[in-house]
Amino acid sequence: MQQRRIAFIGAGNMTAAIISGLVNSGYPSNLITASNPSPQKLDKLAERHGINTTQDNHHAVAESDVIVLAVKPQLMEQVCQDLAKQSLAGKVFVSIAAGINSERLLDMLGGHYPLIRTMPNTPSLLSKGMTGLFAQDSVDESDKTFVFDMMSSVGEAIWVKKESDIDIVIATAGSSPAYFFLFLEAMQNHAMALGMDKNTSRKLVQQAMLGAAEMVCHNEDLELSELRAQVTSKGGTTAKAIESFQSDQLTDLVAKAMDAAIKRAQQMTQQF
Ligand SMILES: NC(=O)C1=CN([C@@H]2O[C@H](COP(=O)(O)OP(=O)(O)OC[C@H]3O[C@@H](n4cnc5c(N)ncnc54)[C@H](OP(=O)(O)O)[C@@H]3O)[C@@H](O)[C@H]2O)C=CC1
Ligand SMILES: O=C(O)[C@@H]1CCC=N1
Repeated sequence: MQQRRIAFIGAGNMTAAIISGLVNSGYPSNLITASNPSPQKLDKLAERHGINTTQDNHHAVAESDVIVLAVKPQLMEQVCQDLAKQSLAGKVFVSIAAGINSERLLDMLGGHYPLIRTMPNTPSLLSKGMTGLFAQDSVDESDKTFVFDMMSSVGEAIWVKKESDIDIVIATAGSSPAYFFLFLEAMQNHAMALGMDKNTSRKLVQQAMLGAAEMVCHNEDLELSELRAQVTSKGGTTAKAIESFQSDQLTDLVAKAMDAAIKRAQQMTQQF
């Protein structure tokens, strides 16, 4: 991986995940700076990874080549407009924020800088992340390669062809860990309602999920419907459960929820 000086503006969960992935994969910690208003998260990152920290975004940017915008979407405008008070010439920007498109981000930054949008997810914390990336045609291949490699340090990464596809990445991978957690919560709660204790029901759902996820990843040549069919014995218990999901339109429910996430991402570009 190329070695460039990276500044993270905002030292929250996603920044911690990416820094951890970078350092664990051998990236020099002295090339990484994190900036955050409160010191606690910075102290933890400095202690754990030996990176540089500051509470001054301008300082972080001045010292770096690649600037990762990692604040919440509602703070992005304020943070970028403040950064725009200093010279940003020659910097490459990376956004991990949901729902703010490139045009809007460049408008906030007040110039046409190389910008790559990325959409990671929280499993990045365990180096099991999934990141979608989009760059406009004007972005250099070497900048794209650098950012792709950075996000690959916390899991899998994939380019999407058009910017609107980032919203599909949000609905499919960025937000989806929460859908799976909700599904597991519902299963755990029902197992408990049926009389199972909390720890046993948690163990059952988490290990079943892990095993199912591993089966999906180890059988990429098999359709998901085939994996499902392998569990579903004719006239058996699974068939009854699946029939119940289907008669309650699970597929439509999932599509509706993903559409709601996409719609919110589209609104956020207008709102923030
Ligand atoms: N969480 C997720 O699953 C995913 C999140 N994202 C995106 O990642 C971005 C960050 O999310 P996440 O890491 O979860 O959020 P966090 O709230 O964990 O992190 C945001 C950080 O920004 C800091 N911050 C606030 N104001 C400023 C400022 N003026 N300058 C610099 N830093 C500031 C906050 O500091 P303090 O707490 O001290 O106020 C906080 O540490 C968001 O835009 C989100 O859309 C993308 C994919 C997945
Ligand atoms: O909920 C959100 O807006 C962010 C983006 C994807 C996951 N969390």
